[in-house]
Amino acid sequence: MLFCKGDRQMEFLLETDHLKKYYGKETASKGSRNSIVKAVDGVSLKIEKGRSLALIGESGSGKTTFGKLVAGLEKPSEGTISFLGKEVQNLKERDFRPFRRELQMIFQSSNGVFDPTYTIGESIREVMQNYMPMSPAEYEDAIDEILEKVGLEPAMKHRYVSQLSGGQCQRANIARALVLRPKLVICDEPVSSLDFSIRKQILNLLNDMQEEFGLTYLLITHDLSNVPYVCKAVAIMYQGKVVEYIDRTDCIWQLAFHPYTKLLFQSIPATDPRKRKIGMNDTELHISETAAVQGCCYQNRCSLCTKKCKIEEPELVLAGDEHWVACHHFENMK
Ligand SMILES: Nc1ncnc2c1ncn2[C@@H]1O[C@H](COP(=O)(O)OP(=O)(O)OP(=O)(O)O)[C@@H](O)[C@H]1O
Repeated sequence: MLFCKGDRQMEFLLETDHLKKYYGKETASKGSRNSIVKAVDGVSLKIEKGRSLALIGESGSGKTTFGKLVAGLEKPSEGTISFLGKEVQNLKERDFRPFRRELQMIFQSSNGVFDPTYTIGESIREVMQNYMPMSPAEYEDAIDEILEKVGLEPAMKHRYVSQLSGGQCQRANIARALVLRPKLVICDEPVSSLDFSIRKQILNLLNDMQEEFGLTYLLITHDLSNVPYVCKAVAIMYQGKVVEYIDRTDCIWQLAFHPYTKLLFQSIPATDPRKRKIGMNDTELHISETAAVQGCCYQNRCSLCTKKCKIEEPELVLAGDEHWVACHHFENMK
């Protein structure tokens, strides 16, 4: 079980326990390839109220699937998800509704979020109508207020999504997610589709909204430079598992022990750590083809791999102050 800072008497917003999501079926015929994809493979995480967590890892490591499980958009294969102290993974849609309001998701782009035939105002009102019965005038006031909060003119509510710039779209996206005043916001690559000049503005906006509304974020990103803006802790995923958890985000590239985390952070050298991005060359990106059947999930790429790594799966163990790592050789990486 993975514990994070404040585990003593803290109120946890979200807890997952051995959460798994497997796609596909086991092939019965001998010699055929196993068609199961272990997108999320036993993730136990806790997020304390107000202590936003970044989930990082390369493409295909399971970050989005984890976010979808938490948001109730996918059902887990195994494990539990507790939100505000209640297990929610088996709730029927009707019973999950109150949690859905508290648990919003911001996606990479507004594609699929805004109906192109609705104005921005109509889209935001539709979300409110599902949860907040009010008079028409009150809806209009609430729409104007949230648009202003995210830095958009209230008159923008009359526009369609096709009439907004990328940055304006993402602000409208954020307005739509925050109008219900959720407690946990899952941000899945919230700035990766934007120009560099706009990214910082949107990250600062997320940070401001966090303070103003007392939000907690689960930030899903492959871009390390986004992390310190909004998060206080970071979990690194590889092949559906959390391989390292560090309860700080200021100098994680120096603190990391896991060989995979080190590789991620070293892959693009930069003197300014905020410019460091996760990136691999093309050969390193093909991870699922080399998935290990037993032992450490990282064994096929690890220069420290020994016989033990091929047999025994490393548990997450406490390696430092609120720092957990799943590697038999982490002592050598200190
Ligand atoms: N609906 C699905 N059916 C089958 N496999 C899926 C499905 N959704 C995701 N996967 C697989 O699960 C694995 C994890 O995918 P996921 O999208 O969660 O990774 P990710 O870390 O978010 O990657 P990216 O940053 O590229 O979005 C991948 O191998 C992916 O192909």
